[in-house]
Amino acid sequence: MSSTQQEIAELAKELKANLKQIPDFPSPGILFEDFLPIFTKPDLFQKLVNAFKLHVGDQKVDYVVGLESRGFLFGPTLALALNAGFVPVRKPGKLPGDVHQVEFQKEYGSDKFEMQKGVIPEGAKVLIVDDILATGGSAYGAGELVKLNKGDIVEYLFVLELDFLKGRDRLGKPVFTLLSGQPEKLSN
Ligand SMILES: O=P(O)(O)OC[C@H]1O[C@H](OP(=O)(O)OP(=O)(O)O)[C@H](O)[C@@H]1O
Ligand SMILES: Nc1ncnc2[nH]cnc12
Ligand SMILES: [Mg+2]
Repeated sequence: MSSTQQEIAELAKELKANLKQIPDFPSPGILFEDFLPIFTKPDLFQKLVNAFKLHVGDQKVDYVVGLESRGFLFGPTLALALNAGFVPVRKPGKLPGDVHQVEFQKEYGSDKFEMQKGVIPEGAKVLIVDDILATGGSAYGAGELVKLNKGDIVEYLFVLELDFLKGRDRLGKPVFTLLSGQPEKLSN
């Protein structure tokens, strides 16, 4: 393990200790991973951003794309730390002007996301960030929007991953998860 990886692992350990798990929210059988406690303490929020920044290292990043809603909680701060722009992916009907829209499949049913047309210059290097990678539907949708704007996806970054849903298999680009997630579905 490199010294950078070791530093990230130490930050991750402290951050992980501050997560909360809520069983059966929002529905039975779901173990909800609440990462909001990280934002209640500035030193933890700073560590979250530092850990991602260390991981990104000297890779060129022009834009951080964050997914509504929870990807908005740290996406802009990470963008600032990387001296990159921030671009939101929003739920339908929220963005003014011409938009690209995609429909994508989640665990149960489909959903839609939008991004403003032309907001990312062709060939720009893009990081896509969100709190959780579950089925990968949301991240896949965001990736399609970046491609419609002809951006170049460098990597997907998440705080947590629900490994058993294998969302990363849908993304076709490198995926980094800061904190280890749930290896198995909650059984009850
Ligand atoms: O990998 P997936 O199966 O797509 O699931 C992950 C997404 O689900 C949650 O968002 P949610 O749509 O619940 O809304 P929120 O961010 O507005 O709370 C989470 O914040 C991720 O964005
Ligand atoms: N288990 C979970 N906890 C928090 N957010 C989620 N989004 C999808 N699955 C989730
Ligand atoms: Mg979300």
